Amino acid sequence: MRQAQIYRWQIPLDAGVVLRERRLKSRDGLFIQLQENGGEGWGEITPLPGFSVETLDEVQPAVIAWVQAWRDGASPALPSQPSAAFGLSCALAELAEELPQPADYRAAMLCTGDPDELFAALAALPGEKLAKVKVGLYEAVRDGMVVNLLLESIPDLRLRLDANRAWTPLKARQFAKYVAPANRSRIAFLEEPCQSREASLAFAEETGIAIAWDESLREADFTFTPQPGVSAVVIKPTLTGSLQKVAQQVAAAHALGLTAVISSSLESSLGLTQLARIAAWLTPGTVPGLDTLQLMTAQLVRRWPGSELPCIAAAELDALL
Ligand SMILES: O=C(O)CCC(=O)C1=CC=C[C@@H](O)[C@@H]1C(=O)O
Ligand SMILES: [Mg+2]
Repeated sequence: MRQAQIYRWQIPLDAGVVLRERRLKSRDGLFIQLQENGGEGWGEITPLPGFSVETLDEVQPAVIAWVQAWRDGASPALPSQPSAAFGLSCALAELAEELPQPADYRAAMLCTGDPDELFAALAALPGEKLAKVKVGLYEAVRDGMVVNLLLESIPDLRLRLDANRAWTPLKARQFAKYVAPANRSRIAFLEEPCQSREASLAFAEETGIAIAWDESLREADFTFTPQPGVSAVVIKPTLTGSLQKVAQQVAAAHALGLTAVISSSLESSLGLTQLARIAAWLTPGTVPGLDTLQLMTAQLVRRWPGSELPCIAAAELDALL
């Protein structure tokens, strides 16, 4: 006998979360709970405004129809919307015990705040010092100076940077000018420096700073081919699609010798713990980019180890079936 439930939820976000120049006040999503023969599987469906092509209100009817068909004994095809395909495939994988339990709860520390706070937090990081810094929000010259100062003053620090395509080639050059050549190899990668892929590749060649693809991965004309200067791809499963598609992208990246980084799309603690398991399974040894729980005001259903945020149980969420 199959049983299923869908929960709809909303978590207020910390005041300062700005995505693609708009303030995001809450994270809104669905949880799917599938049960069969004493087993259980959960999945999260949380389209990210400004990044996902679909909205939550658009996916909800497709998810309800899928879950009802599954509950009635069918094996419906996954919906085409990436967030729905991802969440439903996770629930099925958990139910079938195909999503291994071990998780990589290390997270590249995400820094958006002011440099003074950053220094203290980074210097205190235990173990491998790896952080992700957003660039492109202020002047490129200032970004270059901050990055250089961080690398100068913390000699065992490695940085992932993310410009979200904010720079013209001139601005990208201005940034690089302030990062001493000797420090550039400790930039593990800079995600999407320029508005076009060609400009980003030219930047990597000119500066010796390795780049990574994030937004590009989701463009129709993207293919996995060897490209000098590219060291990594950042895979956001909620924006990618089913777990099978995520696994295919990781395999394609690894076949080219690229680092594949599993990264958050601001999922709840439930989705983040599943991403930590996906990272431990598909990208062992690579620290995932999952340091986004700090932007939330609560955890949902499953706890992220070490987080002191309150955790809301499933019974307190709105059940849709
Ligand atoms: O990749 C990480 O380390 C954390 C996730 C992260 O940086 C992002 C998640 C979602 C939207 C963006 O603002 C940002 C990114 O662009 O990669
Ligand atoms: Mg990015």
